[in-house]
Amino acid sequence: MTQPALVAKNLEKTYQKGTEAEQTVLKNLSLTVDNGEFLAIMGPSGSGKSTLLNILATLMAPTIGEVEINGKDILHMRDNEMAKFRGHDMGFIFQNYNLIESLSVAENIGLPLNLQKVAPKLVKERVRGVAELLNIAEYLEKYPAELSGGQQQRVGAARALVHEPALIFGDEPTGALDSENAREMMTYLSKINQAEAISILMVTHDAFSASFASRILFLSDGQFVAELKRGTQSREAFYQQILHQLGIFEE
Ligand SMILES: Nc1ncnc2c1ncn2[C@@H]1O[C@H](COP(=O)(O)OP(=O)(O)OP(=O)(O)O)[C@@H](O)[C@H]1O
Repeated sequence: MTQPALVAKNLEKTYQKGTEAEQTVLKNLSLTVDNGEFLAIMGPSGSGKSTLLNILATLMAPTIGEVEINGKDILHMRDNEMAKFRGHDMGFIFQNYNLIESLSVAENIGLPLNLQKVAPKLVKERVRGVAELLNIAEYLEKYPAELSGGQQQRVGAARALVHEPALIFGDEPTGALDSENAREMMTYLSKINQAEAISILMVTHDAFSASFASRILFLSDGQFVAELKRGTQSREAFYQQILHQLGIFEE
């Protein structure tokens, strides 16, 4: 059996510990992302989604708990080892895609490879390949300010994919997109998940985006309260199942 892409055990996160404002946001939370899996975490505003994602994506430490990515204990890695691991093995797609305005689209996408000192010819090839996959090859010489929001988000996604990470983290990856661009972005994510067996972990409050995943965990008040698996059903049927589940929470 291949090892899981990510294993988190007994996570707890308390903000402002020891003060009057102390708040425990994640409570004894465990999860596994299987290799090649597309997992979505859904939950209402304030349920702890971003906190969980930031911990799993190594951007924040939990108060208690363990996180392993590709079998490596990420909470006890040295900073330089961590930076290298992040640069090689992980990709990040966030709602604000943080493109660098003074760099062209091609330079923005190639950034992770240039930081790894990959040969320029190879950078060019990889940038073109991923830009074609995301339908943005015609904008490679343009600058971020010249693109629409949806195009910019695809550039952000291309940058997250260009170094062929084993695991991609998404925080509301369709948050800034209209429904047509959201559909395209999710279609691309499922494509790379299936074609390149890249594992994806995404948090979202959007049922449509979540319906592209193979499994959904529902977070409420810092704990998982339900799980849905897509199985062999169509995406449309899965979408209806998710809406039904969200309706149950509201009753
Ligand atoms: N840095 C912080 N310091 C203190 N409290 C925080 C901090 N970040 C988040 N919180 C609190 O933790 C709780 C969970 O926040 P979090 O952003 O993880 O939820 P979320 O489910 O991602 O919400 P949303 O969908 O609105 O982004 C909220 O009550 C929030 O106010």
